[in-house]
Amino acid sequence: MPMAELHCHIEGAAHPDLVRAHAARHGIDVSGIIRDGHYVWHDFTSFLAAYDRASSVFRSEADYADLAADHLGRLAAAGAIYAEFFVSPDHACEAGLAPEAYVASLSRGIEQARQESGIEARMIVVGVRHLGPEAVERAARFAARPSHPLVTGFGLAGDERIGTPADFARAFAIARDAGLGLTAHAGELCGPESVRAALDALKPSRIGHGVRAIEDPELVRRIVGEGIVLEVCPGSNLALGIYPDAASHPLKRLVSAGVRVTLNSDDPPFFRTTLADEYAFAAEAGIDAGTRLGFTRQAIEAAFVDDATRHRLLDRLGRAAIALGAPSAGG
Ligand SMILES: Nc1ncnc2[nH]cnc12
Ligand SMILES: [Zn+2]
Repeated sequence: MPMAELHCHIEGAAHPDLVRAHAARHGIDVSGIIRDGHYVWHDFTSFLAAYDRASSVFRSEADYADLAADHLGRLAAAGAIYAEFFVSPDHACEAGLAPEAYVASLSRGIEQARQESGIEARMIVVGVRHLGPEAVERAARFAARPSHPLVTGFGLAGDERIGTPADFARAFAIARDAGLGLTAHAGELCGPESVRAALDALKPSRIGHGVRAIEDPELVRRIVGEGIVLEVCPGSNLALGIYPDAASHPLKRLVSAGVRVTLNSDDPPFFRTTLADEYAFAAEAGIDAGTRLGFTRQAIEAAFVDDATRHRLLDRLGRAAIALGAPSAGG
C-alpha cells in the first residue's frame, strides 16, 4: 500500500541500536533508556526524558544526515512515497550542533534518500512547549529564515499539559507570516478544550494527534467544517496509555464523522511501531482498503509542499494504486 506520513519526530525515529552505537562513540551512558534492544520508559514524562537522552547522542552533521537517510530509507522500503518529519533546533543545540548545521545535514540525508529510493520529504521545525514561549519564538524565527528550502512548516510539540496555546500565538504569527504550514500537538494528553484552544489561538491547518476531540461532538463538527486535518498516531496513543486497547481508539469514529485523517508513527521505535503497522492497525479496525489509500491521499493533499510537488505525488499515488489494482484513493 502506498503510504505518506506527516507526523514523525526525527530523533524519535532513531533505532536503539543506532543510539547505542553513537553513545559508545561519545562515551554517553544510555543503559537507563535502552534495555534488551528496546527503549524503556513508563509514562509520558519518562518517555520525554528518554527521548531527550537518545537525542543527545546525535552530535555531528554526519550523525544527522545518516539518521534522516536511515529513517526515509526504511519508510521508502515499506512503500512510503512522501514523509514530513519534525526537527527541533533546541535538541540540536542541546547536543552541541548549531541549528543551521542541523537542518543542512538533515537536508543532505533527505537528498540521499530521494536519490536512492525516490521518496520525497520535507521538514517541520518544532518549538518545544515545555521550554516556554521564548524558546518557541526562537524556533519560529529560525524556521522563518528563507535559507532552508526543505523546511516548509512550523509546529508545536512537547508537553501539552504545560502552558496554554495562546502563549505561543506570537511564534505562530512569525511562522505564518513567513508562509510556513502550521501544525500543533493537541488533544493527545489533554482533552477537547486543548484542541479548541489550539485552533483558536494558533490557527493551524493540521493538529498533531487531536484524537481526544472525539469527546466533544461539537468540536468534531467544527474540525470537519473547517477541514482541519488530524495527524493520528494510534500506536503512540496505545503505547502511552491514552487508550487502554485498540477497540477504544477513536480512529474509526473520526473517519465515520467525516474528519480528514492521516496515519502516522510519531516516534516509531519508542512505541514499537512503524508506519506500515499504523496502516495495519486501521485494517484491523475494519477500515477498508479504499479508505486506507484515502489516508495517503489526505496526507499528500495536506502536505506542506508546493503545488507542483503535490501534483507529482498525487500522480505517483494514482499510478501506484492502479498497479495494485486497488480501489480509488478518492476523497
Ligand atoms: N508524542 C509526542 N507528543 C509531544 N511531544 C513529543 N515529542 C516527541 N514525541 C512527542
Ligand atoms: Zn508527535
